[in-house]
Amino acid sequence: MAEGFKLDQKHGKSRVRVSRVWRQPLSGGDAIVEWNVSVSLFSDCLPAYTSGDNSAIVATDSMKNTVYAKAKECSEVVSVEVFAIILARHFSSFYPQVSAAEVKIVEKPWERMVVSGRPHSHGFKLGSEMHTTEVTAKKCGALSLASGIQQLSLLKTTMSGFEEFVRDKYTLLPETRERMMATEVTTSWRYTYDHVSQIPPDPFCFTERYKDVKKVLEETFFGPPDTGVYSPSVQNTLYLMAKAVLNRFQDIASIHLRMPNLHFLPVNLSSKENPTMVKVRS
Ligand SMILES: O=c1[nH]c(=O)c2[nH]c(=O)[nH]c2[nH]1
Repeated sequence: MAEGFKLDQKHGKSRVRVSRVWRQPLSGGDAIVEWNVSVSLFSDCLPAYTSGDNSAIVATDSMKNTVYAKAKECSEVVSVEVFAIILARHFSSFYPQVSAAEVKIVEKPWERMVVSGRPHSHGFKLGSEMHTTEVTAKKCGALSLASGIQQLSLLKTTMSGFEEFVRDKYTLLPETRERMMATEVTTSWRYTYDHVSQIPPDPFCFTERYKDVKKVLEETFFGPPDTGVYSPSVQNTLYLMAKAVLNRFQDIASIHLRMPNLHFLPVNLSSKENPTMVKVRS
């Protein structure tokens, strides 16, 4: 409480771009990551707001420099989740007045190039969907850890329909059992670990889990390669995708999916003035 107001605050730095290269001549290739990092600190610094006293404020410029310094300190390749945990633990333990730190990272999808059928030792190209993570660490070691995918564009040319929805005076959409279905999936899943001591020692378990989850989501969206699977709505497909992930992975406590319907509406080109188009359609 301050001056009769109940105040709540956090402050931080977003969009810190950092890249790290690991030289790996022995294992046959350099590794590179490019991360866009956002940090928020929950700290005891209300006097900065109420009376201009900045003595407890961690400057956002220091947060940015810490991101660079911690990336440099990672002498071995780390996953985006492990780097977020390193940062969140650092900020919540290093400063006495910081009770919790929230770190969000979006990884740019640099993929190793294949040239003349062989993986290139130091060449990369940009892929499509992005790997994300969100970590909150409290001073006591309590943790919340989530991973996700952004901009995963999926499309199928058939095995989709939409019928028996609400029809009223505003409804123009015809019912159909034959349409294209396309969406851009944004998803985030929260792991069951709720203390830093529970994090598995395998440094690449989150990278593996990310690939596994993406595979389950895609397989559920498309169905088997030859036959596919019929979707009666985006809503039903979304639910089945979420259910498949939760049933498959015991270390995932919850999942959130956003799947806007990217419409491919057929155009009716037939008209009295253009009878040939009627023929074309038939
Ligand atoms: O699968 C769909 N769900 C909807 O809610 C909807 N609304 C719409 O116009 N087309 C579709 N398709």
